[in-house]
Amino acid sequence: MWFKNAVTRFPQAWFKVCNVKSVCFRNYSVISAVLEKPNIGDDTEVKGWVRNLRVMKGVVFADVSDGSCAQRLQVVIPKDLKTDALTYGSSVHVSGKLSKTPKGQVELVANKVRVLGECVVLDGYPFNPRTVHPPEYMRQFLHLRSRTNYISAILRVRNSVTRHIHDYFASHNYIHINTPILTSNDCEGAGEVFKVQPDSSATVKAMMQEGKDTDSAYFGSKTFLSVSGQLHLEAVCRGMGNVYTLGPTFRAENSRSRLHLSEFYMLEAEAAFCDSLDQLQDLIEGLLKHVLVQTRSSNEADLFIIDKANASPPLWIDKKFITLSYDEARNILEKKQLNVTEEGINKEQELALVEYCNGTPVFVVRWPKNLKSFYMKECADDNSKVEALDLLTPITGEVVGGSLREDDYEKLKQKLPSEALNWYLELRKFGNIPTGGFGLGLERLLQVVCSVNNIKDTLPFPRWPHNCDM
Ligand SMILES: NC(=O)C[C@H](N)C(=O)O
Repeated sequence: MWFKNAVTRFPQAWFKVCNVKSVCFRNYSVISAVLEKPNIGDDTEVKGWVRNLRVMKGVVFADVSDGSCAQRLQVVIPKDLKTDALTYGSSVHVSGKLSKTPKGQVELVANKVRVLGECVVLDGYPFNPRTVHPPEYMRQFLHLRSRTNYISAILRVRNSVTRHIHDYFASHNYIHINTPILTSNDCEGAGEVFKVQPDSSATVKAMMQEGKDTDSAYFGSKTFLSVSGQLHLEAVCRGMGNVYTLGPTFRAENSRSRLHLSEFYMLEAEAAFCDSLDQLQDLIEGLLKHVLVQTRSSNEADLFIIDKANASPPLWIDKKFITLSYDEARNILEKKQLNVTEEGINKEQELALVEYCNGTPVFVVRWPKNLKSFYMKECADDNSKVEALDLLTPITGEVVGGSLREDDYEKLKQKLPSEALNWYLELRKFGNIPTGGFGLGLERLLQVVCSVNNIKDTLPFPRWPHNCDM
């Protein structure tokens, strides 16, 4: 009773009663914390995996990693504590005293070592500390590859990039929402969707026996895995202002390229009261620079493990991104004998444009209407063009696509691809506002931030055609 009253009458009392810091869940220390603030001389316990083992005369040095940071903790193990089970790859619980080497390196001098899980290397463990394993090799062992330096470093950067994205949008007054994964619209209308239907419900079975179309059996309409949350974002944007989402999206593209995934995470933002591409461009440029700068300070050692060239930031970090109209871009490419077809600018041409801009990211704006989606706003001075943008960067080419949205009810009605989207049209009827937004592929952003050539290495379990076995 006292507790309830105190909490309602004096909300601050809540913090006293529930002092989170005083709750200890662990009986061991995380290596990142040990190395960040080493209390030399303290009794310390760590748990992790042996990533390297050097057997000397009277002593064994084990480099132990627990995944919390790029650095490993050197553990000094007196020979009499070394057992046969203590090998490369085994998991261990070490107790000892924190100390410093003559060169100032923090190390743990063990007085107790317990092997938690053996690792019989000869039994088919695919990694060893003396070989630099190429990413293609590691990709054959998706279930084990987070034990490698390369992949674990990328996954830590991914974790930080996600955090920096959320910080950026919070500081720009955007509200994070979740858009549905199951949806009856295919947003881009490109037809590259995964259809969803129940596997074995009695209704479906009965329908199949009767030879009926089962696509709509569960929801009553055809249902897909989302290719974009944009249309839903637009709906909420017209009730709550600036919104964004960061979630999984799915495209059934038949591509195994180094830039495509069947399932990827897309950051999508919708800016309220936005009536010029400049506003969107500023938001996007600010986001990329924020993520890059913050990640370089939060994950310097990880970035270096991924690629030594990451030791210095890309030159574009201090430059204003370049803007070219689609027509200007096409002329530049044609002068380089790279003729643009009716299909638009291809990957080779995207990368050629970035090269033309000396590696500075480049916005290509004002696209031909026929190359872009129905929801994009026509340019006021040229109705063959739409207010759309693509941002091209080194390594990936296109990393962001966005546009101002058609806000004219009649024009949108004419372009609406299906009656099922009448709800989307109706957004323009009640208290409509101009909005614009963009979608950024998280994995492509990671390729740019980390200098990773193949997108399949930027997430733990990539999906691509014929590769969804686990
Ligand atoms: N939200 C966006 O503007 C992203 C766009 N619909 C796309 O899928 O590329």
